[in-house]
Amino acid sequence: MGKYKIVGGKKINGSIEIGGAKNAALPIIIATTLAKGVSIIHNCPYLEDITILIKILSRIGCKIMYQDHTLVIDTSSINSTDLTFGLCEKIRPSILLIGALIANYSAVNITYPGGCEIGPRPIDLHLKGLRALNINIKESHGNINAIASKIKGNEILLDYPSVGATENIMLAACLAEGKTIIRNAAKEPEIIDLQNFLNLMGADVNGAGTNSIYISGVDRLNPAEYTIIPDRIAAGTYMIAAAITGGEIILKNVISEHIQPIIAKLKECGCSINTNENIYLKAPPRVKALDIIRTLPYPGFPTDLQAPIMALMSIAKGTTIITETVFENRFNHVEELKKMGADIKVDGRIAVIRGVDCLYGSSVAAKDLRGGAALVLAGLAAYGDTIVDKNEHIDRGYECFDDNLRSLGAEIYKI
Ligand SMILES: CC(=O)N[C@H]1[C@@H](OP(=O)(O)OP(=O)(O)OC[C@H]2O[C@@H](n3ccc(=O)[nH]c3=O)[C@H](O)[C@@H]2O)O[C@H](CO)[C@@H](O)[C@@H]1O
Ligand SMILES: C=C(OP(=O)(O)O)C(=O)O
Repeated sequence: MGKYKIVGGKKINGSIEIGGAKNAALPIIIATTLAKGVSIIHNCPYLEDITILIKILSRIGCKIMYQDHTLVIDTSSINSTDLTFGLCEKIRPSILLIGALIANYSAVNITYPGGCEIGPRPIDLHLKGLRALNINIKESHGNINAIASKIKGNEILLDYPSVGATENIMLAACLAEGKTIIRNAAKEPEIIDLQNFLNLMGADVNGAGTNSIYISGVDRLNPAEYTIIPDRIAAGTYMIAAAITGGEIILKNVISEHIQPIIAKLKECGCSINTNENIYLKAPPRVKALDIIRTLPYPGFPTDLQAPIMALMSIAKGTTIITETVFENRFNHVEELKKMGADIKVDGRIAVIRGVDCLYGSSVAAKDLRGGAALVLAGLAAYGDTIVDKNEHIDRGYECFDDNLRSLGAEIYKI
């Protein structure tokens, strides 16, 4: 637990290499448990959520080495699928362990998942999908008990393109009898990364990145070696850091297609952006307001960048309306931004941001991961010093956030 202190007013200027995506790495590490043996995962970011997942997997018997962003995991000695020891509630993707373990071990006992507090975050779509695959699931006393003697493929229509539910069904269906089709599937790049890894293991999965995913069950999967995609949300956050300080940035190791929604919005508010092998962004001294931003499933504007773009819009010229359509309660950062001088009104899922001439350094607290990052970004642009308390939220999703920002010219310290 700690705080970030930011001395505002320094322009972001320089280049940065983007690391592996948290939201791709976590499901892929979990997917290694579908096979017995040693899998090797490169470009794994050093993040608190990964550390917790390593502890969970170690508790059920996996042997794991994690060095130089490469995770070597031996799943051949898994000796338990009782996951009720009090760690699964700390991270969101722990719930995917049902889909990953059920085929080989027939029973999984697990607590509800955790993750950012950004609304109720039910798991009904996960459970409905898994039940459709002939998995018997009972919920009692805060635990979920899944039992299956034979997983059977099925056609599943998701009521909403949930990222986690799509991943859970993909994992469970790989070793099912017969074919599974997931309709209205999530299309996020992390889903494609999971498909690519599963297919390297010997699975037969097609269609990820579109709204229908087709999985033909196979008898067994093998360990595999894989490199995680770059983190599109971290990339977007650093671009906004440059935009909010009127700076310039070069992003290396990014897949520009994955960040088109943020590139489009940053261009719209006045930044010049070139996308070649790297991405180059130059910001104007003050950006223009964006009129309307609606968060949407991919390829819409990502909800994970809603808080960071709100920090930017809080000092833009003009008024922006942001509608958060994905999560029910993802405006925890608003009251903190207001302490820094932002003019924001919220009505339900809509926030109206009237750009002010400047923000002022204040003492604020991160309530969740991206909201916390947004406060750091606001602090970079503010007059005076900002203290962002509860930096552990931020460190769940940004590797070496302070070191990276300092290397780009910011004055930020962990205290
Ligand atoms: C670890 C990880 O990858 N986290 C990401 C993942 O979270 P996560 O997988 O939890 O997000 P989902 O896509 O599942 O959630 C989207 C919406 O669907 C609702 N829902 C979801 C499942 C369900 O069973 N029932 C239900 O109602 C949620 O409450 C939310 O309102 O995708 C989100 C949406 O892009 C991102 O913000 C998170 O960073
Ligand atoms: C909401 C996020 O993560 P999680 O789903 O792990 O809480 C996020 O990465 O912004």
